[in-house]
Amino acid sequence: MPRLALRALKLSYFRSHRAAHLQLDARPVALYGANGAGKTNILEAVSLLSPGRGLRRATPADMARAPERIGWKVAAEMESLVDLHEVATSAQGDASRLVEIDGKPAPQVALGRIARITWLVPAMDRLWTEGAAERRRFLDRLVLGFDPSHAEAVLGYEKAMRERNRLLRDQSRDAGWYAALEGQMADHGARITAARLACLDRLAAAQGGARTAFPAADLTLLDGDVPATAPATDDLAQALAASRPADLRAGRTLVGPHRADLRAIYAAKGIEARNASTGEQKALLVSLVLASARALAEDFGAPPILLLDEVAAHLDEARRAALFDEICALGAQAWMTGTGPELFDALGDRASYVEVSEADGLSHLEQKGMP
Ligand SMILES: Nc1ncnc2c1ncn2[C@@H]1O[C@H](COP(=O)(O)OP(=O)(O)OP(=O)(O)O)[C@@H](O)[C@H]1O
Repeated sequence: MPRLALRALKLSYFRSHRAAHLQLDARPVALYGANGAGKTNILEAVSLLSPGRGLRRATPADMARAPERIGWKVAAEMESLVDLHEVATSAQGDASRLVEIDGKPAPQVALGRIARITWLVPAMDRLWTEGAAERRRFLDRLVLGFDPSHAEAVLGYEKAMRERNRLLRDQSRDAGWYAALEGQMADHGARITAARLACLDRLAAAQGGARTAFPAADLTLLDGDVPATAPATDDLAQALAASRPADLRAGRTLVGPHRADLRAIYAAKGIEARNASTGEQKALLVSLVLASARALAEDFGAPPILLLDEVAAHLDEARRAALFDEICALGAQAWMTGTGPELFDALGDRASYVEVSEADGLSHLEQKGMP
């Protein structure tokens, strides 16, 4: 069966890990150990094998191990469908992180073509009650699974918007310059909205039903207070041009997909996700991530690598067992963390296990029962 999985992972001077090495098969990986042992740091390292800032959205400098603070590196052997790739990412000081694929420098977005990586972290527990920016990021991460070029569209859009916002702050009246930037924003922006809407369609089709024990959410992409529709590039360019006077007063761009929001209704109860219980909200997120994994398995040929930080402990026993069963049925390499091995009892030998411990400021990994 074609699959996506890390077959080896090596960290040097990354966060609490001075030198860590894991040799893996394609099974899920259960990491357990005390608080602060360095489990999330490992998930963060894996998340950096996809485009973007990783699951903590930290700066490269923050990831450099203290006290040494020298350059860090994350290297992996990535099984990607029928190929095996050497991928690595590293950074020195404040410089942005570099990527190498099969020994050659590559742009970050190229990572998206080799590996699809999706995550759930405790910070997302407040996703439905926080600001729209978090929900957009969550959605864009799911979109990226279906469409790696989404990263380029988002970066391109943001770059043009930053330029346009600079003109607005400077109170520039250079109509030609505005029009050029608005043209770029409209090109990227129309693609961004279309990709987000397509992703929501795929998620709607892959949620709920007999395949899952997790609740379904009715999802809507919002543009302000109204459901977003896929805009024509010209319409978006015109809307941006029309917004110039108001944008000049505000000193920033007031229309466009950077203001989109994601609305979720907890379908079984017909309530807004933000009004569901903490456990229900968590289950909704798990449901969306599993739905995206199922849809992606059909589109791409393999489910994404899943990083599920402290998810197991927050689910009741029945849901936890259901999560493990669904991950295994999908064939996804899910990296899961928890404070003790008993959280993963229901997984049995369907996963590989790593005990993470910390002593004298050094994290230590011990693989259990590996091939
Ligand atoms: N740049 C760094 N250099 C050295 N140590 C770091 C750095 N950044 C974070 N740490 C340390 O890493 C540890 C946190 O690791 P991590 O978040 O992976 O823990 P965890 O095992 O997931 O714990 P928990 O169960 O509490 O979530 C902390 O002890 C923190 O001090």
